[in-house]
Amino acid sequence: MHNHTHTPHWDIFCAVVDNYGDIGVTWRLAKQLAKEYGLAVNLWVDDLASFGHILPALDPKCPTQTFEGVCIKHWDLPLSQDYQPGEVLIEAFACELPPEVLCKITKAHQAGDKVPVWLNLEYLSAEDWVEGCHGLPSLQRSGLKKQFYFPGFTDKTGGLICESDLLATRQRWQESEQRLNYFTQLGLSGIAADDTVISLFSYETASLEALCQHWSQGKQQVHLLVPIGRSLNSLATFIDPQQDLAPGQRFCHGKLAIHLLPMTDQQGYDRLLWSCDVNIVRGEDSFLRAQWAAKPFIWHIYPQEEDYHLIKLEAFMALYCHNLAPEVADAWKALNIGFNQGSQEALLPLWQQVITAHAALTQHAQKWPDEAINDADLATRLVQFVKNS
Ligand SMILES: Cc1cn([C@H]2C[C@H](O)[C@@H](COP(=O)(O)OP(=O)(O)O[C@H]3O[C@@H](C)[C@H](O)[C@@H](O)[C@H]3O)O2)c(=O)[nH]c1=O
Repeated sequence: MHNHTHTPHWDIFCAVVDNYGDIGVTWRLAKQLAKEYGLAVNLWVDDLASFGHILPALDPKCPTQTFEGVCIKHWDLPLSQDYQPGEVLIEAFACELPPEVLCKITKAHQAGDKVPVWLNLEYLSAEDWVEGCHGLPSLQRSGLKKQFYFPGFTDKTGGLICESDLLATRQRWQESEQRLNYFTQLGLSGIAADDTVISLFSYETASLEALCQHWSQGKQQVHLLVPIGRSLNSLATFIDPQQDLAPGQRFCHGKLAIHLLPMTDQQGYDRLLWSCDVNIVRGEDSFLRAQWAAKPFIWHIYPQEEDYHLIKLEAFMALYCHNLAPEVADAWKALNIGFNQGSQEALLPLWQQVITAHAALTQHAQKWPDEAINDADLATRLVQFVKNS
């Protein structure tokens, strides 16, 4: 068996469907594999402009560039950069690999050369069936084997992305009370230590309008920190959609101040989550980072056909709440369901209950990460999975 095309690097292919989740997840994973496992990782991305929103230092015109030890390559059509089969080949979220790549690994297979461990990294779900599907092979017509890698919350799944020093770093940050400094660094002003600060990174929902009305008429000063994006489409009553919006702008309505933020890199976004009293997050990656932030949160799940996302939401909430006091759990669950269904007035008493239970929810949120990670994080399990393949 000759092996000359085989170099021990990993390739991750990511097609940006919409939004930032696909690139967000693969970028986190690539960074961690490079940093903690010393792996040579190529991250192939078809849309560098979108990637630039969460990695502002990226040059969208540059075909190959390295950040945090990861070689980022533009995945164009036809593929203009050479692909050499490495140790592992990951197609993220069932993206279709470029024909040039399939051709190379098929030829290697036919020649009897070693081929990469080929994995389809799937979306995260807390549903029960995930355990049964994690690791299943999918035999290709070419005779090659591809395997499903399912992230998840139990020890029989592929785990959750969490860098080895993340929870300790987050804890130190929160203990040293850096949040007001951080808000200043982000260009925000007028936030006092006792004010309620909420971050908002969601899709469109009518619930936001009702919540903002409620906050504007309340007794407590509320600051809503909004990285510029889709949430603003649901805030038209509070922010005139016709005007030019820019980071740093502030819109005050009674007791509510809405602050516009720039999108930052992932580390900056993590810090934002660590610094707020409540985080409204969405999709897959910000949802997980809100859990690592150990603060109460609302999850705006990515909408799917026939409301399938509500089943995923229920599955996660059942897991998250299993040892939370029932009255707190019920209010928190109902708030999440209502927010995802676009409820308005019905949401307000639930918000009040959740805020009243803020201390209990925070205590729960602090314990949750260890429980969720179980025996090991995703990168650790993935490296082991590859060793066993
Ligand atoms: C607001 C903000 C986000 N981010 C990052 C955090 C995350 O990595 C990323 C956002 O990704 P998500 O939270 O997953 O939400 P999203 O809505 O952007 O992505 C979605 O894409 C769909 C195609 C998937 O099917 C969904 O499951 C979901 O992943 O953006 C920053 O780095 N800086 C910022 O300022």
